[in-house]
Amino acid sequence: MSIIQCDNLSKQYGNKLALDTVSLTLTQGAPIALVGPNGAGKTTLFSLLCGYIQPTSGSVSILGHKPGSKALQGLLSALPQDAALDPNFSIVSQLQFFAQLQGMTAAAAKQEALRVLTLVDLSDSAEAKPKSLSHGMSKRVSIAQALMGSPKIVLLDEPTAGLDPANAKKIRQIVKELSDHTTFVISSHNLDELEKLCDQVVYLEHGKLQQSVSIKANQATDFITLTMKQCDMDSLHQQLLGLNDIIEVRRIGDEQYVIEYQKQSSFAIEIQLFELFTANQWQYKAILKGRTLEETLFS
Ligand SMILES: Nc1ncnc2c1ncn2[C@@H]1O[C@H](COP(=O)(O)OP(=O)(O)OP(=O)(O)O)[C@@H](O)[C@H]1O
Repeated sequence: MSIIQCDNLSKQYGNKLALDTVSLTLTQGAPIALVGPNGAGKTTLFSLLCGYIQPTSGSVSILGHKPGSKALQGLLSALPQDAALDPNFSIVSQLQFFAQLQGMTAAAAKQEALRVLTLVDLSDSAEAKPKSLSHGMSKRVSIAQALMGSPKIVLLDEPTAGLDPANAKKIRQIVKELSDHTTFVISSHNLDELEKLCDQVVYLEHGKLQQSVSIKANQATDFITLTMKQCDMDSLHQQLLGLNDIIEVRRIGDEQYVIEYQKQSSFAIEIQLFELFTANQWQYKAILKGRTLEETLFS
């Protein structure tokens, strides 16, 4: 089911064209990644989806409604890149306030605030003031805020930027756990992270939609990323090309090959690889089924 539809969407700031005739359909389900270099237009797209700014031309429809419309209240929420908390009030009272703004009674809002704090593993800090929280904890509070009212769509703009690995992992876990009910759209520069979470990737560059790809696509071909520890790479290349059902072998850097093959031959290819290693006494460092998001987007 389509949840977000953009048609020829453009946004101009003065003479800067930040988003250039983007047409896009996003469907409900697994998290969706929004990727692109600095200044590509990701935040602009999020702001248009939230209704914070208006398009210069083109249109957006979210669950059949215009961004910012009352009908979307409680259905779509966002974690802005620069989300900040009021230093003067406890975490739970701020979240309670936002829940009341959504129309909940004081008691229901308190309960909802505590529910979302539990989701992000911060129930023990409910009464704390923002300044006593670490950066990672503050980020989780902001995510808790975005989860209030169990929205159908949550936009996360760089949710793990500047976080240590443990906090970043916690945020990935939250997204994974809630993905059955909520469709997350996540903007990030961390391709490894997006690869772990997302099925669909939208790639923007200079305001233009360059690619919208499924990284778990049900295609006829599949990939193995092979990282070698010790071997004759040129000889390996030749021998890989000689295996059955190989479509392409691409060398990446000093020690890696990406092998594309007919999907139905997956098991046979793996056996042949190990036979090759044994026959030549080559050692591998890693065999990854599939290929990295970086390879998918930039090869
Ligand atoms: N309010 C504004 N006024 C003028 N130009 C703006 C404004 N907001 C964004 N821009 C410009 O529009 C372009 C897209 O910016 P945007 O913030 O959407 O990119 P981004 O992909 O989110 O970048 P980053 O990865 O650095 O966050 C950039 O060139 C930026 O300088």
